[in-house]
Amino acid sequence: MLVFSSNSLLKIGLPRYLNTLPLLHFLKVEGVADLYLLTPSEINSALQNKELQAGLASSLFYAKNFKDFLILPDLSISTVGKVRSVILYHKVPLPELNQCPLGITPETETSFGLLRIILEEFFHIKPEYLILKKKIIQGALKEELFKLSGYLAIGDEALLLEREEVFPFSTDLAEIWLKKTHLPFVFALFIARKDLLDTEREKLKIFLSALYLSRAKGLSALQEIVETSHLPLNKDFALKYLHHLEFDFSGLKQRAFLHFCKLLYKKRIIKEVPKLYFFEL
Ligand SMILES: C=C(O[C@@H]1C=C(C(=O)O)C=C[C@H]1O)C(=O)O
Repeated sequence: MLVFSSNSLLKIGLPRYLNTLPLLHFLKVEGVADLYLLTPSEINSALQNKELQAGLASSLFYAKNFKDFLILPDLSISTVGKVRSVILYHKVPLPELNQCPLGITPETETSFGLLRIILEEFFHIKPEYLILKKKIIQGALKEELFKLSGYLAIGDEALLLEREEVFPFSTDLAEIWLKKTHLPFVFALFIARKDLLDTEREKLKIFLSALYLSRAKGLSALQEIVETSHLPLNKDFALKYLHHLEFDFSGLKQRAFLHFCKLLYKKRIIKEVPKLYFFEL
């Protein structure tokens, strides 16, 4: 069970992955916010349950719940092409995955939606999806691995699994998305609960200006950030990974996100195409 403090500071959730370090490394928010490093799924459900007031949540979570949230301007986790940390690992080539069992990491919402769009809409493949209780790297049962034809990993697990060679094939979902749509892909958006803004608006503004500053500093110090990371990854690989990630929500990314939403709506994964509601600073 997650435990959140009961003080009057803003409670903010961020994915506990290497990819948020450029935002976090220089972030100073003492006296304004408590930061909780969680999985994206935990952030989504804590935002839904009002245990968190804001967080870097799955973009698909915003699409499903856009009436209750505001987007904090110009923040995201996105890529144009290869992301390296949202990977379908598989045992047979992609076209042979029809009706095969695919394990899904319990930590994702957006990437599972993207996987469905890619397999079902772009490749006309309909596998059997199994949302696992634990990610593979935490030691999901060996038999479970044996039974699966593929596994969708995100975040640090996806980066680490590349070295394990459990599956002979790997497909980078953001790379396929770019090939098929010529668009970037937006995995996460920084959102805040609308109903808490009456009381927390000023604190959120202070938090945001600290976040914009720490993003600017972080993006100019990626080498330093990579050196402080404890992940057992080759440092050059980690640097290349962070170089390729983008943390803004430009006009093109807004259109790309809405295009993703239209495809999600077509498959009835969401009930309506969301509006982009922004927090006004
Ligand atoms: C690119 C990534 O984006 C993540 C993917 C998410 C999802 O699939 O719901 C949510 C937040 C992001 O941290 C990643 O973490 O690897």
